[in-house]
Amino acid sequence: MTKPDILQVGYYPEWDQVPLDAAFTMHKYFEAEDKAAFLEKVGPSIKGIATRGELGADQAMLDACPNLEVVSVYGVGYDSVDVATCTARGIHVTNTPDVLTNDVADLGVAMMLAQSRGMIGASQWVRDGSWNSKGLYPLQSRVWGKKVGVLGLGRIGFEVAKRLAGFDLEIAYSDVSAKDYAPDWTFIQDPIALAEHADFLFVTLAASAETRHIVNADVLNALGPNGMVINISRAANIDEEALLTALENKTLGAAALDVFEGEPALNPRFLALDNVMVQPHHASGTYETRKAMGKLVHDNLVAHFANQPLLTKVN
Ligand SMILES: O=CC(=O)O
Repeated sequence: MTKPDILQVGYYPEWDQVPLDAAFTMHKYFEAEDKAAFLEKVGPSIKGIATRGELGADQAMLDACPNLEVVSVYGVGYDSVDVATCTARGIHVTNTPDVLTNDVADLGVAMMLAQSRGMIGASQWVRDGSWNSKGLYPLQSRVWGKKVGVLGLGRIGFEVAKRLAGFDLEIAYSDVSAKDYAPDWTFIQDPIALAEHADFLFVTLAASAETRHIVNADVLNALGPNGMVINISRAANIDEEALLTALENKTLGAAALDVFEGEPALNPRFLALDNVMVQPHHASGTYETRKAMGKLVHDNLVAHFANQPLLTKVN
């Protein structure tokens, strides 16, 4: 039996690549020098796209694949896939939810703790001999007992809040409606009111046209000079220009960010700031989770071409 032709948009580790190569004919878009010519050549044969959350599948790619049946996304976020076009053309879209939830929550909480307690600077203080030459490391800000606002109490937001309840933080959240699975936490729907209430604002929303720049200058201003914003969702959920200005002017205390506009080429203004922690979009980046994500990408494609139900479908 001939193997279905799949357009592979980005790199996968060997443990994912081997089973994909065994089941499908993989066409490596990311290795092509002339991407438009490559798409023109292989596009008509393509039945599936295997992509990553941040790479997606743009309009030109979808247009170049007239026989496309399924897009399998390695990632929970599928905002870079044109789902409306896919749905209109009867193309299935799958993603990798659940398997990454706990790791993403872990990294968010770790970023918040590390930034609050100045741990990266403190490590440098030891390494560069400042401990010996200058003495005590500057005092930092307490975490426990403060207030956290979780913007988006979905799977990841819930796990963040659950973890922070263990640090004796007071939990409040915003979402489209109050959640019956969060009876002990305070519902504050308006993002500005939530930020005003909170010391730490976690951004854990799935990105969409509706959530674009939901964290704007007013929200950052409400969080204030002692507040911290932590983003483990998508850069587009925050107005990055307003964020940079607030951090530069110290009208916002600090930020801990795993995602950036135009990543991996982030705005160099971030690098000049000492009140921001920057991370390379790796909240799901553990061996265990990435293997589970790769397996879901593969298993969804296999299910589709075996006419079985998709495991984790988006549309
Ligand atoms: O950003 C990562 C993901 O969407 O899984």
